[in-house]
Amino acid sequence: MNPCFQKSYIKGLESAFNTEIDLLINKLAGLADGKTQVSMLEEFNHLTLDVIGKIGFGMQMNNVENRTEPSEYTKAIKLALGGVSAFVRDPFIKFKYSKWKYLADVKKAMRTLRVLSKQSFDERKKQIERGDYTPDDILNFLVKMKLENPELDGEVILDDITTFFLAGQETSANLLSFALICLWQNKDVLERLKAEVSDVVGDKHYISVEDTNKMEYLDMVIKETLRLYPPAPNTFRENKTDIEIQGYKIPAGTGIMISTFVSSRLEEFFPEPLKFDPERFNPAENRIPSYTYFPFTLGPRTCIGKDFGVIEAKMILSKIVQRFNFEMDPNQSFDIEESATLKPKGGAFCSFTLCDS
Ligand code: HEM
Repeated sequence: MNPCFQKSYIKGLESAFNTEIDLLINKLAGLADGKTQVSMLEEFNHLTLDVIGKIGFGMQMNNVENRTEPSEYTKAIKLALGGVSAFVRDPFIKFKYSKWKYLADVKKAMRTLRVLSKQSFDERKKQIERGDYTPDDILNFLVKMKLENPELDGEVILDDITTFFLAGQETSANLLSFALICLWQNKDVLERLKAEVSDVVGDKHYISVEDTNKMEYLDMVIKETLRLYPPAPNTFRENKTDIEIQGYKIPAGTGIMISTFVSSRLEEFFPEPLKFDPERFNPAENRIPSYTYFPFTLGPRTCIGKDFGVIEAKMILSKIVQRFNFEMDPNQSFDIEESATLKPKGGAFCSFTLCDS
């Protein structure tokens, strides 16, 4: 799948990114009366689902524009992600009678995701076989792979499609919500970011991948947000051979949880670890010790959508600070909620005004 996720390929998608993101920007402009409280966690969830649906799979989901109620797909993704978390936390869950109804709902959600994924897959297959024009997206790649290798297991491919939705939507929405909170709590950082965005793009509404590459401070802000609030805080590995770490013997075949959340808050590597300080990631200083910070993990199973997610977040955040001033609802909780991913507990409620009003 790597070709679909290379920066050069993502660059070709920048116009589609702009179109989808502008739907949210226009919606916020309509609500920018300085009073209306908007749950940005919810809005970012809608947007990132629309983006991965449209850009990855050619599905027009219209969550940002039309929904008062979450779509069937959105609800199913939420339940499925909750199910992942429930299974990880409680290995005995399936033996608990009180959880059976919930587990049945999670299974139903997984079936819904697979049915919808299969519909998209079959539709695209027909289009390719007829020789119709089809976008060069993730779905095209998967369908062509199956057509060229009929022996591949179609069920696994459906799992892959579902994985992309689960892995690529909420993580990005949570990152963006935490970033807004951090910016609001650190007005000096926000001002510096606004100045950078203004220098690079001025009033231009179309933001290119190249523009985001020029925004060095934005990159530092995103990295620092991911340090304090990694949406995917833990990952698991199994060691193939016996190992010993600082006197602890870990036999082969042990399930090991590795946490970027813990590691990135250790004082020995990150002085004043709870301080939001994008300067830590100033490329001129190179202050981050290797293997202490890994919000996308490291190695061959690192997040395949890392560039996709970061470019998406940069475009969305730069468009928001370019167009709006915002205030967060100070009465909401700024705690972290952990349910498979880390997200802001209070939903990141904000009110907006237009910058030029
Ligand atoms: C801020 C956004 C994101 C964060 C923080 C994030 C983080 C992660 C992490 C920590 C993993 C686990 C890797 C491991 O187990 O070592 C992962 C895996 C994965 N991510 Fe992301 N991700 C993000 C966005 C995305 C996006 C936008 C996509 C797709 C468009 C995506 C697709 C995937 C897939 C398919 C995997 C599984 C890779 C594998 O098992 O080989 N992610 N992600």
